[in-house]
Order: sequence, then structure tokens, then C-alpha cells
Amino acid sequence: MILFFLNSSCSNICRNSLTMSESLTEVPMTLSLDNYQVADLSLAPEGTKRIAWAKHHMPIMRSLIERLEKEQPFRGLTIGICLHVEAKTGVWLEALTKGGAKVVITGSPGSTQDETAAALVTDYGVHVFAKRDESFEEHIHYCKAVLQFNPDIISDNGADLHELIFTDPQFEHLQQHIIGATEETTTGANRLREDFKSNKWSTLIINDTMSKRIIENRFGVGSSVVDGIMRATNVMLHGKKVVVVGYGYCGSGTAQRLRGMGAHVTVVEINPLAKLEAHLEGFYTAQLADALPDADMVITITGRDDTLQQQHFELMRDKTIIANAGHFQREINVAALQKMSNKQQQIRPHVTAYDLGNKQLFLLSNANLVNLSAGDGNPIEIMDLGLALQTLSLERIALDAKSLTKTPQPVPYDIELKVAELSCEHWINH
Ligand SMILES: NC(=O)c1ccc[n+]([C@@H]2O[C@H](COP(=O)([O-])OP(=O)(O)OC[C@H]3O[C@@H](n4cnc5c(N)ncnc54)[C@H](O)[C@@H]3O)[C@@H](O)[C@H]2O)c1
Repeated sequence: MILFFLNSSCSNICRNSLTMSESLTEVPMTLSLDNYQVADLSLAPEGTKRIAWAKHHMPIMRSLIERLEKEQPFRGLTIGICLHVEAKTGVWLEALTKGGAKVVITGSPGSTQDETAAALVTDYGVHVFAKRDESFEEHIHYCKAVLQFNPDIISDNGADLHELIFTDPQFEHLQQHIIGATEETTTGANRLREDFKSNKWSTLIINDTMSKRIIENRFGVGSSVVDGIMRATNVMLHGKKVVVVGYGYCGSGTAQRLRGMGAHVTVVEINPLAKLEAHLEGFYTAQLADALPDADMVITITGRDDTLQQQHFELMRDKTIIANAGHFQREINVAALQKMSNKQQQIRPHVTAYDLGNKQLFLLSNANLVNLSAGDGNPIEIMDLGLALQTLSLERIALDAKSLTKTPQPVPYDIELKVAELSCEHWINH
């Protein structure tokens, strides 16, 4: 059942969006005359089933949905979101819409589940702008579509929505309009603090919580990256020489899970403290240039651009598998790899072979986050906790934004404790 209709505000959005698309010369796109854009609405029944499966394993979010539906904290508010459009996110959006919000969302390149995107439109009336195979330019275009709805609150992932509001004159008015925001990732937090010095509203950084860093980044990302690589390649990890570049929360979890699968893991780190920690955990540590020639597989998780570039591809041996699990595809300089290769071939759904003449290199998921692109992302229960943090943070902003200072800041500690308490209740004491 389609639950939302064209209305006057939609017509405005569509007109504006068409103007935007005309200005994008490299990516000709036309937004349809409805206020969503998904790959195929007929996929919705599959998405409904996916969301139902996730919800079954999300007791914390189920209890929040029940409460928010009664209390309606988001009534009258528009929430503009940039977060992976997949089934667990779908359960979160149910909480926000049932809590009274109008929700507009876009995802990230490579991670959108088209079935889920369709179901969110048909089942919850969410304005979804996301397609699995979208390019980065299309992603930015969809972020702009989200901002066309004049959100009162934004929930960001990598600070792309924040960036547009701070740098694109057409969204400058939102600097006075927005009452608060959340930011999901390490990368987004870095950008807000280092690049934008954001101080127009409070942005609660979900990644600043110890529960997100340890439970989601270490345990969740660690296991889902292994899962994504295995699904993409179907190769054995036992005995493989794997180089993990970046030993932060995500990298350390990934290195540990890979070791648990029998891989010989070498860690490359630029921060001496993190490098020391890896050493004391029993990992080999090395400079990138020394580690690459011997590697069967290289995984980047640094949150920084161009972690792997031309000189690194030159050092790799024949048949090296390359993957990224950090936020941006840009951690691996795919353009340089393309330039160096004389032939590229998609040899499995998530594997592209680059022929460099003297060797072949295999890139997974076009350098998008391998756990979300080739797999389903973090395990459901982990995101039950992570999305509960998001939900309670958004509720705090909706009800009491004035109690927060206008800077990027950690999630209030009482929220973190509440979510930990709920997790104990459902994971340990049930
Ligand atoms: N795949 C996912 O599902 C997922 C989930 C959460 C976060 N992330 C992303 O993963 C990335 C890492 O997150 P984190 O929480 O581990 O961050 P973090 O800051 O804890 O760790 C990053 C580490 O990389 C190191 N580093 C930076 N540049 C390097 C380089 N050129 N060579 C070697 N080491 C380098 C840093 O010193 C740091 O120790 C971020 O982009 C984050 O947004 C991905």
C-alpha cells in the first residue's frame, strides 16, 4: 500500500530537484514527480520481510517503538537523514515515524538495499532517495534532495549533510533553522571538528560513546567485515597473509576477528600508541611499504583519504585482494588503480579484476564499505543498541535541545547508560 501522496510541498521539492539535476552535467538524472527515488518500488514486499526479520532481533528498538508511538516526541518535526538504507535502519525509521516525525532519508553508495528502500516508501511513507548502484555524485545529489525538505533535525553519516549546509549557499538558511543533529561515524566527527568547526547547533556524536566504539566498531565491524569478505570472495581465510591498515576501534576488531579465522595478520598504523597496542596484542606490525609485497589481502580502515594509492598498488603482488571498510570509498584511490590497469573485469558480483600487465589485483565492492556492500553490515543485535543510541539522542534534541551546547559533543551520559541498561536486560538477563 502506498501511504503518501503528492502535495504542494512535494511539487516544490520536485521542481527544485529538477533544477539541481540539470546543473549536474556528469550525472544526468531526473528525479521523478514523486517525492522519493528508489530503484524499483515493486521490490517492497521483499524489503518488508527483511525489516520484519531485523525487528524480530531488535528488542530494544521494539520497546522504544511502543513508547514513542504513545508519547509522540517527534510530532510536527521533519528529520533529514543520511544513513545506510538497510533493514535495521528500517526498524529505526519505524520508531521515528511512529513517534510522529516526517522522515526523509538518503543512504551511502553501495550499501543501499533496494528492497528495503522500496518498503520504507510503501510501508512507512518515508521519503527515500537512495539506490544501491548510485555514484558519489548521485549520493550528493540525494543529500541535496533531503535538505530540500527543510529538516528541523538532521542525522548524518560522514557529515555530508552538514557539509552542504555549511558550504552550499542554497542551504545556508538551514543554519538558522535546524535545532540539532546527530552524527554516526568517526569520519563525520573528525570532519565536523576539524573542517567545519560546527557551532550553529548541537551535534550529538554517536561515535563518541564507548558503547558504539567498543560494541559496534570493535565487535560489530570486526565480524561483519570478515563476513563481507567471505561472501564477496568465497576464499579461505586460514593461513592467508592479511594486512590491516588502521588499528583503531574498527581496525582492531577486524584484525582480531581475522586472526580468529586463522589469518596471519600484519597491522599498519601511523599512531605509535595504536601500533604499540597492536604489537602487545600479538600482531605483526610493519610499515605499509614493507607489508604489501607479501600480502594476500589488504584491508583499509583508517577513515582517511588515499590510504592506498599508486605506489602501493605497484608494491602488491599478483592476485592480491583489496578491500575497504572505512567510511569513504576514497580510502582507496580507485582512479589511480583504473589508470594503471589496461583491462578491468567484473568477475564476481563484488570482485573487479584489474589487469596491470604483470599482475592482476582484485578490488572488492568497488572500494565501498565491504561489510555493508557485500554483506548485511553489522549484526542486527549490535545495531539494536546503536540505533537505540540514535533514537534517544534525537528524542533529547526534539524535547530539550536548549540543554545542549551548540557544538559537536558526546551523547549525554545518561542516554548511554540507559541503552547499556536496556542491552543488559535483553542480552544477559532475559
Ligand atoms: N564499515 C563499517 O561498518 C564502519 C562502522 C563504523 C565506522 N566505520 C569507519 O571506519 C573508519 C575507522 O573508524 P575507527 O572508529 O576505527 O576510527 P579510529 O580513529 O579509532 O581509527 C583509525 C585508525 O587509523 C589510523 N590511521 C589513519 N591514517 C592511517 C594511515 N594512512 N595508515 C595507517 N593507519 C592510519 C589512525 O591512527 C587510527 O588509529 C572510519 O572511517 C569510520 O567512519 C566503518
